[in-house]
Amino acid sequence: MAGATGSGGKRKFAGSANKQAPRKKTKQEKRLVVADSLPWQTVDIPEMFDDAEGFYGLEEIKDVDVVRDGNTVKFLAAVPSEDDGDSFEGFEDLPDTTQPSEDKPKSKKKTSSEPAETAKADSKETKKPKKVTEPAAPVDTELANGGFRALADVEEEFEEADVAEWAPLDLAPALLSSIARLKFAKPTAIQAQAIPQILNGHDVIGKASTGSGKTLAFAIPIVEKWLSLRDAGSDEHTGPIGLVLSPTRELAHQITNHIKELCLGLSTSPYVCSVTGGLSVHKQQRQLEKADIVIGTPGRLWEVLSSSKKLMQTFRGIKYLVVDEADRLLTEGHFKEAEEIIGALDRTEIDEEGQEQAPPPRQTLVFSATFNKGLQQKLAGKGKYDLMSQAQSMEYLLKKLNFRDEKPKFIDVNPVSQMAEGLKEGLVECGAMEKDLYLYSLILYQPKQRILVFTNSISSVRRLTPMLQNLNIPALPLHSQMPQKARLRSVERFTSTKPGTASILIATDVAARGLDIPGIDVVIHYHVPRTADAYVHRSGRTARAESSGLSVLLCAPEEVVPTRRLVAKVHASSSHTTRSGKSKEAYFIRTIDLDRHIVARLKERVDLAKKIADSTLAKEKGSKDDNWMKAAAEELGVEYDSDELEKAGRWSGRGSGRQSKQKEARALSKAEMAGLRAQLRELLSKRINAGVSAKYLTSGNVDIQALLNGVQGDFLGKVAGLDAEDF
Ligand SMILES: Nc1ncnc2c1ncn2[C@@H]1O[C@H](COP(=O)(O)OP(=O)(O)OP(=O)(O)O)[C@@H](O)[C@H]1O
Repeated sequence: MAGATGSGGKRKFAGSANKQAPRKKTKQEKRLVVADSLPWQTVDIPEMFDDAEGFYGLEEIKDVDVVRDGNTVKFLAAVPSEDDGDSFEGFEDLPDTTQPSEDKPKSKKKTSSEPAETAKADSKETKKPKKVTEPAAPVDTELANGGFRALADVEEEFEEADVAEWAPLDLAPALLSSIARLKFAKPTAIQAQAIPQILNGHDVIGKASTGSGKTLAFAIPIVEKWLSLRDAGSDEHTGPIGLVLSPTRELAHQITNHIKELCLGLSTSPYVCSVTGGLSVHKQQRQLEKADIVIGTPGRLWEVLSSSKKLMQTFRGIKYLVVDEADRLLTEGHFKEAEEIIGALDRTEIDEEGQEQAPPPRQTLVFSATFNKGLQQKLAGKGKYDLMSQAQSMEYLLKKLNFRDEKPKFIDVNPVSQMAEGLKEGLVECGAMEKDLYLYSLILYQPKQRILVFTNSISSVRRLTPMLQNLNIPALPLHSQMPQKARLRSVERFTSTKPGTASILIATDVAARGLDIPGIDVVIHYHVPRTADAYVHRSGRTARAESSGLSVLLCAPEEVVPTRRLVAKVHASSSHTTRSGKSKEAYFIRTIDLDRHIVARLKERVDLAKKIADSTLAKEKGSKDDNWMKAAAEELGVEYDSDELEKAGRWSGRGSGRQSKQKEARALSKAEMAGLRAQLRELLSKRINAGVSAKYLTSGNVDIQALLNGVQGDFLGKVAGLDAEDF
């Protein structure tokens, strides 16, 4: 078999097996292996082929069968079978396979950083979409060590992205190569519909369900534009071409990374930078001076832009203004700053000759998974709208956005449902005071999953995180009052666990919008979301990009009816009127019945964990209060801890009940705490038999099997991989 190394560096299959390689062992079987681990040997080719585009060398491999399975290419290599007693130590007849990659036979490979090749690759001459392969994978260390990768890994590695389905969008070949590297075989619905409109110069309002690829729907045309400007020879940097407004810092960073990933395969990339709180204004101003695409939260962006006239001036020349998660960005908190930014971008300036200079025209792109009904009707030209009575509303701001088109293109790719297709929804009913217990139980029922828990308050995040940690659950916090670094660290740690490992993030709605954390299996709403839109966005953190996921609401009995109503509202547009005029049945979210006997057996440990967490929190709070008390004592000239101070201070009146409770919790001595911890440890070391026959769940929209995975007939409690040392 022979392979040619392409521009990406990875060998592309080009033939079938040929000469037999000598074998060390006699008893052999063919197994799936990774192509880069095979003992490839350079084939001498005539010099005339040196300049052939995309053909940088030829290598051959012996005694390997290539099996095609649909689009997947698999390699079957002859290796000794396991039952011959010896472990396989690589292809000893060709010793270089066990060497580090530098020692492998060198092909006439050229890297993508070589200007001659990349310039060709970027050229517009070859407009045809190409099949692009992945860059060379590192040497398979597992194989070098005598092992084999799992079939799934092998398959994934050899999957090639055929980008033919992107052809109608007529993108630059360099951009297509980058898309192929991301392994995105075809555009998603919103991308297929929005990209041509944006490339044709229209303003676009795009609505598509969560996780459906809205980021690239606006990023691809912006990068395409940047490439065409570069190709047109405008080397001089006159300012950014695109500005993206994002409601949260995390989302801004994520969009930045997503666009950077898209640009990774380009020979020269646009300078993409984010502007969010947490970095010095000066540093960000310096970055902005050279930026091509800027992603920022309105507050910080306004702070940075308004302090530099020169910078503001360059931003007036942007060609694209993107408002991501528009409904949230424009209605919650950020409204004022977003308005200031847009106002400043649109301001008519007087130039040196005293002439009025309006900013050059720009396109406005607005995206979200949720837009209110009124807006949709307005865009469809129906209904009457009194803009001034809704001054703070989306409609008002859309007016402010100053669309270039009289009527921006409204693209709604899934008017029927806002929820991702692969999403299953369920509801767990429990006592209002039992939510902690049920949260813990739900987590135990899904021991190896990536779970995102939403609460409605920062204080709940502060309380639940240590409580779960006390129970050996690797919980991480995320809320807006955490320092920026800690926020990013939490997301990073939550994301970086291997698939099949427990990872739990306890967050406020700061994580509800746009965050694209791969592989979130379950979303738990510890508190019922306040609005239907919040439910859509929270639940949309799972079941992204065609994967599946589960969303579970924890409801106190009195919350069940309003929650059902809220969920039904989200699904309302999917219920339709039948021919006979009758409305189809409204959506009814199913109840998940956890086995209450099992849950009851977990109560003691949850109570203990809670007590320990409360005591620790109260101590932390106490030490802050103590500092305040000491300062107050000094000011009043009385003894710290005296009754006078108690009377003068915050310790009386409103809130004193809670404070005395905190004091009581604080009063737990070190010995008492140690005792509680020992007790909890003891309980955690015991497993609770979940039984095989017990019926935990009702059927319905919930993927029962997924919930029961790894639990049926198993034990709850001490969950492997959840021990404190693993965290
Ligand atoms: N054409 C494509 N094919 C496959 N996956 C894609 C494609 N485009 C984007 N993705 C992936 O889909 C995931 C979701 O994309 P993205 O974050 O843009 O969704 P979104 O629609 O903005 O979601 P939300 O409404 O929650 O913000 C990302 O991991 C992205 O890499």
